[in-house]
Amino acid sequence: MPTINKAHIKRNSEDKSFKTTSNEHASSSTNNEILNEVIKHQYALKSFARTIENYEDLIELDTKQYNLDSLFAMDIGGSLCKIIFFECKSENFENTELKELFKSLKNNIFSTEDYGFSGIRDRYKSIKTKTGCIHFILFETQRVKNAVELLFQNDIIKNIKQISCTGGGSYKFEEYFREHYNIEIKKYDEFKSLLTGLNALLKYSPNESYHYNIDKTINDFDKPIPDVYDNSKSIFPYLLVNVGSGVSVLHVKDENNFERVSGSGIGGATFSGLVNALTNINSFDEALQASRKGNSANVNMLVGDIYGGEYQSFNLPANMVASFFGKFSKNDSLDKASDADICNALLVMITNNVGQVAYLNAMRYNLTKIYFSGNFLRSNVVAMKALANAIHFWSHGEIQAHFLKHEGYFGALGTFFLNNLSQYNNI
Ligand SMILES: Nc1ncnc2c1ncn2[C@@H]1O[C@H](COP(=O)(O)OP(=O)(O)OP(=O)(O)O)[C@@H](O)[C@H]1O
Ligand SMILES: CC(C)(CO)[C@@H](O)C(=O)NCCC(=O)O
Repeated sequence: MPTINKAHIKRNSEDKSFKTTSNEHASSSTNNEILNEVIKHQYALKSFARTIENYEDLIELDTKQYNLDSLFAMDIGGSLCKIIFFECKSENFENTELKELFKSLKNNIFSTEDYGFSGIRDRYKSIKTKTGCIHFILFETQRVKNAVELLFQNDIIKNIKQISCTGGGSYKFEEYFREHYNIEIKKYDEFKSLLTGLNALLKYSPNESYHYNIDKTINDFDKPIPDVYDNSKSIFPYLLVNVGSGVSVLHVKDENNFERVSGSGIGGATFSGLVNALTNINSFDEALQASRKGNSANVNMLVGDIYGGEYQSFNLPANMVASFFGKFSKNDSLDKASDADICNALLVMITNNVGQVAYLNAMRYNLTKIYFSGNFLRSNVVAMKALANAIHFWSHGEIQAHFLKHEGYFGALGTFFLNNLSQYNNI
C-alpha cells in the first residue's frame, strides 16, 4: 500500500504561492478575503427565507405546552452537529421558574455568535414564525459534548429531560446523554427529518431555494437568483442530493413518498479529510479560500499532458482533467504543488463526482429539478456554480440545479417540526 507522504508535502510547501501553513500563520488579508466572500454570499441571501408564511397547512406550535425540551432539536452528523433553538415569547411559560431559566438560556445563546472552538450561530438564517423565531447553530460533532455545556448551563441541563435528535449521532451519543445529563434522546429518522424540514421551507418560506444564471454574459451571473414558485403547482417530484460527510441521493416523489436511490462515499468529509492529510490547512473555510488561489494543473494530469494538446477526434480540450491527482503518480511533482493547488484539485474532484452522481440519477428517474443540500455547500460558491454549470451542460439545459439557504439545517429543522407540530403527530 502506498502511503501519503504528508510530511514531504508539508516540508516542501515553504516556497509555494499560498503560504498558509496553519491557522496561526494565516495572514490577516487571507482571513479578510474569506470573510468578504462569505459575507457577500450571506448578504445576497439575507432577504431570502426569513419568515414562515401561509399557515393554512402548517399548524403552529401549541403555545400552551412549552417546556425547555421542546425548544431544541439536534442533528448529529458524521462531521457537524446542527442545533435548532426556538425562541418563543417568555410569557408562554406559566411556571415562573421555567420563565427565569428561559431568560437565562436566551442570554447565554444570544450573548455571542461564536461558541467555543467551533460553534457558530447563523444569525442571517434565523426565521420568524407567528409565535417566535427559529435559530440555527452548528458545532463540530467531535465537540458535541462541549457544545451541550456551552449552550445549556448546569441549571438548564437539569430541567431538560428529553431532546429530539436525528442523524447517526442520535444513536452514537444516546448513552452519553443518558449517563452524563440524564437526558433521553428522542430519535427521528434522518431522511424523514431532512425532507420534513426541506418541504416545509420550500412550501411556506419565500425564496428558500435559488439558482445561478449560467449565462455568463448576463450581469447577475454571480448572484444567487431566488426561485419563484407557482403555488398552484406541486413542488414534487425532485431529486435531493445531500452532500454531508457522505452523499445521499433521494428521489422525492411526493410529500410522503421517497426512496434513497443512490449515494457516494466521496463527500464533504472526504474533502476535509484529504485537505487535512495532504496540506497544512486545517479549517473548511480556509481550504475553500485556498482553493480559489490554486492551480490544479500542478496536481491533475490533463488531456494535454497525455496528448501534448487536445484530443481532437473526440473533442477533449487540452486543459480537461484526464485524471485528478494524476501528476502525483510521478514523485517529483509533489514538490511543485502548493496547498492551494491541492485544495483546488480536491474541491473540483469532489464537486464533479457529486455532479455526475446527481445528473445520472436525475436522468435515471426522468427528473428536471435537483436540489442540493448539506454543509459541503455551506458558502461554497465555487462548488455551487460548478454544479450549476455541469448539470446545465450535461443535460443541455433540461435539468436545473437548485441550492438552499438553510444548506445543512433541514434535518435538525425537520426533527423540530416532527417533534412539535401537531400535523406530524400521527407519523
Ligand atoms: N465549519 C465547518 N467545519 C467542518 N466542516 C464543515 C464546516 N462547514 C462546512 N463543512 C463541510 O460540511 C460537511 C458536513 O456536512 P453536513 O453537516 O451536512 O453533514 P453531516 O451531517 O455531518 O454528515 P452525515 O449526514 O453524512 O452524517 C463537512 O464534511 C465539511 O466538508
Ligand atoms: C451514512 C450517511 C447516510 C449518514 O448521514 C451518509 O454519510 C451517506 O449517505 N454516505 C454515503 C454512503 C454511500 O456510499 O451510499
